Amino acid sequence: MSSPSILVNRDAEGLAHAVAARLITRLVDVQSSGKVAQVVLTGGRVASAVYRAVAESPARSAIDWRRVEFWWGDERFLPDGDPERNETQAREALLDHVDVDPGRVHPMAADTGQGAEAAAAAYASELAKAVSAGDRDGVPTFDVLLLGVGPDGHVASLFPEHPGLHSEDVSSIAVHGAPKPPPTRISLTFPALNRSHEVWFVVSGEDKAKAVRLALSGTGRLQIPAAGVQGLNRTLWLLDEASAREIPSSIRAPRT
Ligand SMILES: O=C(O)[C@H](O)[C@@H](O)[C@H](O)[C@H](O)COP(=O)(O)O
Repeated sequence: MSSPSILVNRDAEGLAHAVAARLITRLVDVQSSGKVAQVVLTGGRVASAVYRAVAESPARSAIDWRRVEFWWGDERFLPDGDPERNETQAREALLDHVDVDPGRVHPMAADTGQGAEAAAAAYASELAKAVSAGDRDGVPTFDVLLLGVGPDGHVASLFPEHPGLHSEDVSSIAVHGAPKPPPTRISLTFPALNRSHEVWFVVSGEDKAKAVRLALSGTGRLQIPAAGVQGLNRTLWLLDEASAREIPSSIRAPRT
């Protein structure tokens, strides 16, 4: 397992455009081998800025969007179409603006009264159906998995000291009592999050600086869930100056 690479951009806008350019290039590279690209989206303000930057980029036309499989790392368990759902935000920022194959877009279920546990189980089944030879932990091997990081070090909807951190035998769980609203969510588990060739933490803002430092300095994953996820081949911390401010200069690459 390689050590993480840390790349620092001047500010939030520069970070969003740099990650968008990197994502476009990554998808083109994966597709150039004839593969359908497997991408795991995340929610939050920084991720949405990246999706918007992808949608605005002229280079987006280099991607065959019908050969990209979209998954989510977590979802806010709200009614379909709720503006706070990660799916809603990703569609508004990107998916509604490119020619995706609807059959390859896999949102986590909305709250239709079935309960979060049933929704989580349904997602685990959908992931399992997409598994092929060589895949593990009930999920396809992803090509890039995006993660925002909370000020408390949460990723997806895995929050510090929460029971879901111990789920090892399922790919997707219901989360209750999340400290970040809404309280009920669906999330991939650590085993599932750790099944991507590349994991990209995309983090902006001074309020994340402590979590970034702790995640990169050996803190345990129960206290800082971001410390519990890494790529099979590559782990990137894509930061801005504000979120990188507490990282020792000895481990920072020069600003991109
Ligand atoms: O449902 C969510 O909110 C996200 O999946 C969550 O994990 C998010 O990525 C982080 O909280 C960072 O969010 P910001 O980028 O908005 O700070």
